Amino acid sequence: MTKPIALTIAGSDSGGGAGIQADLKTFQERDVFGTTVITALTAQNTEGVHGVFPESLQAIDAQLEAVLTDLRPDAVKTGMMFSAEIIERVAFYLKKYHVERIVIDPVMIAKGGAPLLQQEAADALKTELLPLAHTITPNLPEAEVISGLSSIQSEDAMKEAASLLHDLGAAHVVVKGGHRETEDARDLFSDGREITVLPSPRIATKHTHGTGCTFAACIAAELAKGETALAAVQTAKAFITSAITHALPLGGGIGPTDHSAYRYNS
Ligand SMILES: Nc1ncnc2c1ncn2[C@@H]1O[C@H](COP(=O)(O)OP(=O)(O)O)[C@@H](O)[C@H]1O
Ligand SMILES: Cc1ncc(COP(=O)(O)OP(=O)(O)O)c(N)n1
Repeated sequence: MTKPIALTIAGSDSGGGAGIQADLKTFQERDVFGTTVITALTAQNTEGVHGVFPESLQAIDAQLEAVLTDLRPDAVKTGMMFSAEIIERVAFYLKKYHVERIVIDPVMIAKGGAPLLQQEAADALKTELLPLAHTITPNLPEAEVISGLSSIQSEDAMKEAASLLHDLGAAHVVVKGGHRETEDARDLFSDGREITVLPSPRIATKHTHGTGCTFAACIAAELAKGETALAAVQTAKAFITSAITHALPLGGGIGPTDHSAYRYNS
């Protein structure tokens, strides 16, 4: 017996709801073998980010070289990158080892407002990482920064953002609608030719810590198994909707979603 391998290149969330921890839980649930490259440690809980400690470039190089030369990933997910230097190292290794099926969650700011990407690194994300993307999954504020559109609120603006991100080099784009104030929480998927709506009801809960990480990790897991881009994002949408529906009111702030909910409820 063997298993597809999915690699996450992201930050560690000591609170367990986002980052590397959310990604590994998602990989396990989706039955792929997870490997990791940790870009930064965060001291974080449901109430917020208490500290950010980026890894040295030496440690990041060593982790990338170790996993990419032995446990070749069938898909990769990137999350918190923190700095332009880290983005450049990650892009260098992904190209050096001709890695395919890269899902980029362009993490910029945690829900509580803490920056997880230095402001000056947004350009590197756009020029170095985005062109490698099989799929990029920005939320609305991230889509605004990357596309240069000043305000993305309507579905038409989401479509325009998807088209601009596609022009910048991402093969597939999911513009997530989680941050809208609409009755539903639909996302838009674009393959550069067609737009597909990923529908879901908007669940009335404050416990949405790590939703973006979990969604992108699930896309990577499905791509690792050989699913098409559309099938992967549709499964990820069902997975995250179930995880939010059964979100866990743990801690005193924004609690995590339940990664095992999809298994028990579908
Ligand atoms: N309250 C909610 N109800 C249903 N789906 C949601 C809700 N909040 C976010 N989502 C979904 O969770 C996924 C992650 O989106 P989002 O929370 O916007 O990402 P991020 O964590 O990057 O800000 C998307 O599919 C989005 O539509
Ligand atoms: C270490 C780490 N990485 C990413 C995030 C952001 O995760 P996200 O899924 O966007 O969830 P919120 O922070 O917005 O709830 C994070 N917090 N920590």
